Amino acid sequence: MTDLSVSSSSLAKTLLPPFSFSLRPNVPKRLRFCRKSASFLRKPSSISRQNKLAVVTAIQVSTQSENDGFVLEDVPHLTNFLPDLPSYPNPLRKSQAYSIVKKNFVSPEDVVAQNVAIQKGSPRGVHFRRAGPREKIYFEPEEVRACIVTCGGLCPGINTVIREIVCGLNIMYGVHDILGIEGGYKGFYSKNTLMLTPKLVNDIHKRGGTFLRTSRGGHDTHKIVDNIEDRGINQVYIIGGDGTQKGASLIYEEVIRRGLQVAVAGIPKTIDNDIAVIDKSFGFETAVEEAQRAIDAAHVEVESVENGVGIVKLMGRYSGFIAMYATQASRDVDCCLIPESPFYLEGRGGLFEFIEERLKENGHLVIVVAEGAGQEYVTAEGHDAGKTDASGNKLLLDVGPWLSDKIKNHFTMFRKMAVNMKYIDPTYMIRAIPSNASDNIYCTLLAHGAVHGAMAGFTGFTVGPVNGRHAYIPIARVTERQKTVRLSDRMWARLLLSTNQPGFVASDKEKVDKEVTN
Ligand SMILES: Nc1ncnc2c1ncn2[C@@H]1O[C@H](COP(=O)(O)OP(=O)(O)OP(=O)(O)O)[C@@H](O)[C@H]1O
Ligand SMILES: O=P(O)(O)OC[C@H]1O[C@](O)(CO)[C@@H](O)[C@@H]1O
Ligand SMILES: [Mg+2]
Repeated sequence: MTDLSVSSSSLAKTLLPPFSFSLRPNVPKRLRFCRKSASFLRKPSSISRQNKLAVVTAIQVSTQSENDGFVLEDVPHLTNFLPDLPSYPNPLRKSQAYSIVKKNFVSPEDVVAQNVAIQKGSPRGVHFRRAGPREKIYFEPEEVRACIVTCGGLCPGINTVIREIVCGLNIMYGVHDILGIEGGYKGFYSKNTLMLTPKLVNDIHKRGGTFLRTSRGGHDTHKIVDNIEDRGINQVYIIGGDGTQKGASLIYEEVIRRGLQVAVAGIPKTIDNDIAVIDKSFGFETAVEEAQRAIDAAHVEVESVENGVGIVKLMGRYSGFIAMYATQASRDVDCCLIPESPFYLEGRGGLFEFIEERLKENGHLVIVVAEGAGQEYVTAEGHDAGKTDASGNKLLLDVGPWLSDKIKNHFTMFRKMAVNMKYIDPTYMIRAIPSNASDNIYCTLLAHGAVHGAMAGFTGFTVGPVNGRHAYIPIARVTERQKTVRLSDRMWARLLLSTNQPGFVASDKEKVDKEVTN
């Protein structure tokens, strides 16, 4: 399925899992209990050693780039590993809804550029396959047994994605067998599944949270893939953040290792908007909008009193996007503190000096602080650090109360000036709500993109918008690093212009210089 003639050299890394194709010698007993004829499984013995080598070679050959610098970072296709897989015409060609669309199907040549702003004469750069329905599909709809799982923290819109995967599979492709895995990755091996129908999920998008529930930790690749085999699942839709996508990648690799016809599709989810490559993650806009309510409340409170200092703590472990966008949208914020931009409290150009100036000028101020900001100070003061959650993520120390206390103490003790502190922590409120209209539409596109990709036989991919166009991105590309606010980007400059807060220059300059040279 390498229908584009050029490809990236980094593609080899993406397509070739770091293992040899050691397939299991026999179809395990438990597969006999699978609901259908197990056509989803090409018996391991049917892939000869020669074929395995052919697959490896074919993928390696496709990793050349051309003179114009065009690079395709492709996603794996089931036929890379199962060359004899039959294809079927896409049932959408008969759908009334689709037949009026001028160009029903995405052509194999359609790609999405990672960088749209390039210089004349410069290499064309990295591209990804465009998402959407293909003319041929590699699953017979009545043979599909799909499953959906949601992992990690909550985010507005998860239920819309679940709903639209179920409805997309059912209405567009006539798939009826869709299972919900409950409670995250561990639900694969510790819980019964839930049969999902369009009727059951019809109005779940109106609710926050995840209909399937979620968890952290509990990723056991072997147990999960055993379960996928046991249940005869052949399409796996995995909704989650960077940790979840790393887990999805391991599942994909294990599936290939076992020679199964199972498509693994990742749908990126994170309130922090920290997933690389994609434009933004779903639910982010809703969260920024909801954060406005907390900022407005803080502003109203501090405006009404003498020396009012409002602090609003927002989510953002390592990426300050929510804080940055919420600040920009509000215009009532005087200072925004994010993990990417270290700040300091005392001395010239420090936060205390700035607060004092603003209080003298306006009588009040509002600070937005991302949860990951200032961690080095809170830790340095001997607070309990180093704990992790069940997924291994570092548990952050609470910067909000720490900052409130610091400010209060400084002004009462050293400046003999009473400040009226109003601290608001809407952390969970901004992610537990249902998605807004625009996120709902975005979630629908993501879900449908994932469904089209899996039906078309792509696997080991994450779907998401790149410069406004939905694309299939190799999972490894979205997990190799976390997206963070670049202090050298104009968005941060706009924020500094609007708040007129200190740049905390000494500490920031080093970071910006590093970003620019990278
Ligand atoms: N490196 C990894 N390899 C395999 N599985 C992982 C890895 N990291 C995390 N996971 C699994 O993915 C699931 C979710 O991970 P995590 O709690 O880090 O949330 P996330 O997906 O990053 O979402 P968010 O950070 O937005 O809440 C957990 O079940 C965890 O066990
Ligand atoms: O308390 P929980 O559910 O583990 O989630 C908290 C974390 O989840 C996130 O929202 C990411 O999903 C982080 O911003 C936050 O630190
Ligand atoms: Mg994460």
